[in-house]
Amino acid sequence: MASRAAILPKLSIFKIAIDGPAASGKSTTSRYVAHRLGFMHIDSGAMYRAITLKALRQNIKFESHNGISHIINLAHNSSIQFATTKPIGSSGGDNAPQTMVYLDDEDVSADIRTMDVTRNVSFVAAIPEIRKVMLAKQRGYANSTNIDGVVMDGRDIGTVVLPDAQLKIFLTANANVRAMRRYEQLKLKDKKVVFEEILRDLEKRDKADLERKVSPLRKAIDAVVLDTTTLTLNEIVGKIIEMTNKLRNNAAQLSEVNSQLNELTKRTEI
Ligand SMILES: Nc1ncnc2c1ncn2[C@@H]1O[C@H](COP(=O)(O)OP(=O)(O)O)[C@@H](O)[C@H]1O
Ligand SMILES: Nc1ccn([C@@H]2O[C@H](COP(=O)(O)OP(=O)(O)O)[C@@H](O)[C@H]2O)c(=O)n1
Repeated sequence: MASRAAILPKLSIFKIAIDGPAASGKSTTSRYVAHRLGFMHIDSGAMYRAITLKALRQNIKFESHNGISHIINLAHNSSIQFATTKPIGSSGGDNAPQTMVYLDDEDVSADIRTMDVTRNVSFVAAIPEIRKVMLAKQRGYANSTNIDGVVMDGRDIGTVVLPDAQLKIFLTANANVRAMRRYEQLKLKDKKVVFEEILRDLEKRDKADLERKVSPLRKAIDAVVLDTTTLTLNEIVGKIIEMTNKLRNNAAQLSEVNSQLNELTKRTEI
């Protein structure tokens, strides 16, 4: 039998905010959740990475006053788009759904993950004007009229970007476990990666993200905390889908009760 949510008219865009520290599983979880629900996935960290990549390619001196104005200018004049690819069949290859990132129409999905970008991105993300530009873009994607729902992941999604999200998740995991996952992920592309370096960089970036003045990494007061140290990806995705379905069903029931009440009021008025 079709669920109530499926047969009732479309309600407002359902927004899921997923925040957490580096390598806690945000983007992988978001991709699967978005794929299973038919929602759009926006990886907000990829946007800061894309601007950082563009600045590095132009050899901008990051910490100088001119450098910062230059980066802000880049952010104002850049197009960042996302596209989701369907999973490849289960035999062979990575069958996870992918979110591709386009910077000025160029596919930069791989280039934004280099160590160079990773080491500089938190500096760029702490510039208030850059955050303002990204905030406008992020809210623009989330309010696109042709989507049923959006899963957006980052550091300040539940607190600042989408404070009205119907579901907020805060993913955590032990730092060693997170660094090991990132190490395994990077080792597939570059055999020379060193675990200790990854752990050090990850802790440094978490500290910068937690301590910056504008939109620091914070758990929203109404976010559900999920610790991925011991939960598998499937378990995490399953929990989020279950919570979403419950909330959507409740919203659909509420909307049905409201329309019945409206109908009754109209008849009483006649
Ligand atoms: N619950 C989990 N258990 C085990 N590995 C996970 C889990 N969630 C994510 N991963 C793996 O950890 C790595 C980092 O995840 P990622 O989604 O890139 O994190 P983030 O977006 O938070 O930086 C990836 O290789 C991913 O497949
Ligand atoms: N909403 C967000 C998302 C990312 N960021 C910044 O962008 C960086 C890269 O984000 P990311 O999600 O790609 O990082 P990982 O968790 O994948 O390592 C973070 O370390 C933050 O400095 C942010 O400030 N706000």
